[in-house]
Amino acid sequence: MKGSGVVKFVQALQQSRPAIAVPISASDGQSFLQQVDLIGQNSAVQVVEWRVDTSAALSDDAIQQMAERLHQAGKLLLMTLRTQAEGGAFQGDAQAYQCEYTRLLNLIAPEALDIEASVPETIRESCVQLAHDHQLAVVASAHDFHHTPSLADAKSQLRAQSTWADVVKLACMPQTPQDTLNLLALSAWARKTLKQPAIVIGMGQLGQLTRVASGAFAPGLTFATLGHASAPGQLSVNLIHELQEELF
Ligand SMILES: O=C1C[C@@](O)(C(=O)O)C[C@@H](O)[C@@H]1O
Repeated sequence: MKGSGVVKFVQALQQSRPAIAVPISASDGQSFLQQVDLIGQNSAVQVVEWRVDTSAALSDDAIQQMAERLHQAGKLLLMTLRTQAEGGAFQGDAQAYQCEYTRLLNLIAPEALDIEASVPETIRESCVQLAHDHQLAVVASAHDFHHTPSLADAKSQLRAQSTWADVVKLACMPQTPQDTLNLLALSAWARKTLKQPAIVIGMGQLGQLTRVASGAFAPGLTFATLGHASAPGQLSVNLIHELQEELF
């Protein structure tokens, strides 16, 4: 049974414009609070990706209070524990990955949970069950900071993710203009073919077109910055919002 978090999150990613998401990370409590306030005041931001792999310095009370502020500001929360293998700071094993999500879920009460496709299948299934028990949307994610797969391989990857997730995501690094065109084609294919929203991202400068793509090529969501970037090539919220206002 799909609950309210799933429906709200999936619907936000099924609009004609990509939803704008800002990733937040915390080196210390004060800078985190500043980011939370900045995001709360920005009406262009619909989704906050809370990178919990960076939240170790925050107390449970601080986490709960800041999550409450973001909920009150009407933002949808995507909770992401990014592992080192996929460009994040989390160093624990698969068991610890599941435990950390179980612990933080009650503090943050997000609408969606990012689950890496590379997590071992039994742990992945438990995390999906955990998310759905709490009525959260599952975002299947995969990253490659060095390459972009062929279009055929990328389609297979998203199709495989679509068997267990509510939203599918692939972020990779284009090495040639053709790689970027393949990612745009992948977004267009996913829009037509998959029942779930797809987030397709080209990182680095060469991939920036995928972050501002619209119409038939639009991803369900685009990650943008309010200050600190969490991945190469991210553009500012203001720039993306202005382009959306002008073009779409
Ligand atoms: O998966 C992604 C996409 C991303 O890597 C990007 O390139 O914008 C940023 C990450 O924070 C997020 O988890």
